[in-house]
Amino acid sequence: MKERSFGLIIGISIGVVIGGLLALVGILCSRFHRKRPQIGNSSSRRAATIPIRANGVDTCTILSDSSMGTESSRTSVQNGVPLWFGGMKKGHVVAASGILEYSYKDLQKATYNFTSLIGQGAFGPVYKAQMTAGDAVAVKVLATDSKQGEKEFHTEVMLLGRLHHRNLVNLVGYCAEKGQHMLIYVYMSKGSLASHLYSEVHELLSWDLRVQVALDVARGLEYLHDGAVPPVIHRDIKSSNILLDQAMRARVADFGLSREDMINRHASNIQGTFGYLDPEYISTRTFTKKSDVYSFGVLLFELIAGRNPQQGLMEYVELAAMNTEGKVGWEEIVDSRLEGNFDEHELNDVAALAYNCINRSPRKRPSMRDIVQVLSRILTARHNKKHHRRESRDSSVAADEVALNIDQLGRRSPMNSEHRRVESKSSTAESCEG
Ligand SMILES: Nc1ncnc2c1ncn2[C@@H]1O[C@H](COP(=O)(O)OP(=O)(O)OP(=O)(O)O)[C@@H](O)[C@H]1O
Repeated sequence: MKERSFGLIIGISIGVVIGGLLALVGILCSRFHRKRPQIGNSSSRRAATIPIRANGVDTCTILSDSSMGTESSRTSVQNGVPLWFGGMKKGHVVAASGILEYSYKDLQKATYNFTSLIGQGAFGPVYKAQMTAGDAVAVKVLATDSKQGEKEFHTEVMLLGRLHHRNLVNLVGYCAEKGQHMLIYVYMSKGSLASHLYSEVHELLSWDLRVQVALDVARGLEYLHDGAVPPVIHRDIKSSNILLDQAMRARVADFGLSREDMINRHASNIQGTFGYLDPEYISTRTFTKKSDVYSFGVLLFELIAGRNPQQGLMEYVELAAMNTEGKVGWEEIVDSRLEGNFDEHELNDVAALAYNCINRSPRKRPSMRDIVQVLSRILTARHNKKHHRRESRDSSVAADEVALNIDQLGRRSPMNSEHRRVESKSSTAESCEG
């Protein structure tokens, strides 16, 4: 009897301990879940639910977010483009990619009630927003009446949510409230390349910087073509879609016309910007990576000549190519505002590359990977040359300094002056002897 009651007490004690432990685990779990949505130091910013296309097929892979649960019934896929605010397919939940959902109220406050306009694109105005957390962001408000903008919105959120590269203007968030769709990007404080090339407000872009910009853009595009899975074709490479950060490093912006290349390969209407469009695309209506390469070639000529492609740049290039045979002698098209401040070899190499990019036959155009290699080599050669020049300058300065020191030593040292006196005496003697 005594043994039985002892066993009972042990059993009850073990039960109480296990129960207590389970309760503790339960409390910890619920706390952890409550904390997770507070990403970004703002009560109104929530971890986003971004659907992404998996492997280019028409299945949606939706990112999970507890805050989106009520909208899960609005699942929708249109033309292979999943609507992010559409549903969540249970069992296809992927971790959030760091894209945040911003509240309309916060953005309204951060843009001074949408008065801090920095630009106007085809799909709506762009505002600068100073977030309380510290960073400035650019808020692109899609025009509500724009059907294309709507599609653009879903495509951009879907694509940019998983595309991250230091030479891309990365999407950091979105807002979908009050019938408005907004895309939130990192803020590029130095504005667009177009503004630097054509506006009087900015200082002239030096040749060195132009080549660096070309390499930055090439790297961004190389990532889209060869790094992203599935590959992404930009479709609208132009100087107003290249933005510069505080350190004047360039990033590719505006994936408005980007499509995963499996979607919509044969669009019925022409998309892109006049002056940059691949003639092959215009005739076949098929956009390929090589169409981006063509537009990039135009952009390179734009950097060289400081001329707008919509104002006869390519006619100018073709005329010059008659004399240069596409290889050397491109000096005549260089931006005259550079006043000869460029390296001729670099210029001819960049222009020859640009000329290859705009070859009528897409097959003969280089890939973005080839382009990155050529531009990297140009910049490495420049760097080596500068380094070499600095070294030889330093060694000649050092030689001068040694000579000066010897000279000064000579003047100051009493031994030496004695020696000189002796020398001069002997030379006098010599001369007397003579
Ligand atoms: N992330 C950003 N940081 C700073 N400024 C930006 C940013 N995004 C856009 N802008 C500015 O807003 C302007 C409009 O940009 P947007 O991408 O909407 O249109 P666009 O590229 O000029 O024209 P389109 O819509 O025809 O391609 C740009 O010229 C640029 O100066």
